Amino acid sequence: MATRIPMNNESVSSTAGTTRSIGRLGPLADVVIERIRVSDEVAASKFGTASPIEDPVREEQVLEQVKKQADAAGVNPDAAVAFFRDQITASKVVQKGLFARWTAHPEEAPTTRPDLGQIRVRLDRLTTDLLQELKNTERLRDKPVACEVQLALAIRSGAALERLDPLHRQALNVATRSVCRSSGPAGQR
Ligand SMILES: C=C(O[C@@H]1C=C(C(=O)O)C=C[C@H]1O)C(=O)O
Repeated sequence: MATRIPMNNESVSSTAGTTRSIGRLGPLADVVIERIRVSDEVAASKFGTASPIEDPVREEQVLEQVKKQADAAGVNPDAAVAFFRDQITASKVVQKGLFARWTAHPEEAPTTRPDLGQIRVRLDRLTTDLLQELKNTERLRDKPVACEVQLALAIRSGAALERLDPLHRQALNVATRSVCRSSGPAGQR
């Protein structure tokens, strides 16, 4: 049976930016990139304050929310948690990189400090969007070869469209490393 391939402009994510990464994992890559972009604002909210980059209590809250929502949405909760651990690691990669950059080049440091509470509300919305994309791509992500091909297409096009620098590309690689092994039964790869 022919599978209908959704057009990229059918992305369910209403909060995703204007990036249109190519292929069947394009909409997922778009939201991943948006979350990585938000990490810049997280870094700006913390730089020069007592707030550390790493906040284990908040991380647990994020992962608890993921478990609950994944269950409710019929997404494998373990796979969803593994994917979100990578999102969190990716965010810290960006934050650490920007802290280092801004410390070495204070003239590049942000001059305004966004509110972390408001940013976290946006991150919570992106959690919902990302879980929806995990759900939408479940069958593809069970097919290792097709998934890897689509993932390479999506992240390369997304990184190019967004003109991501090496730091943000590194974060994108981290954030997508479990995409193609997250939903299949053990031993499928
Ligand atoms: C994004 C933040 O920074 C870190 C990354 C987190 C995330 O990606 O969700 C959560 C907590 C922090 O360890 C934050 O503090 O909200």
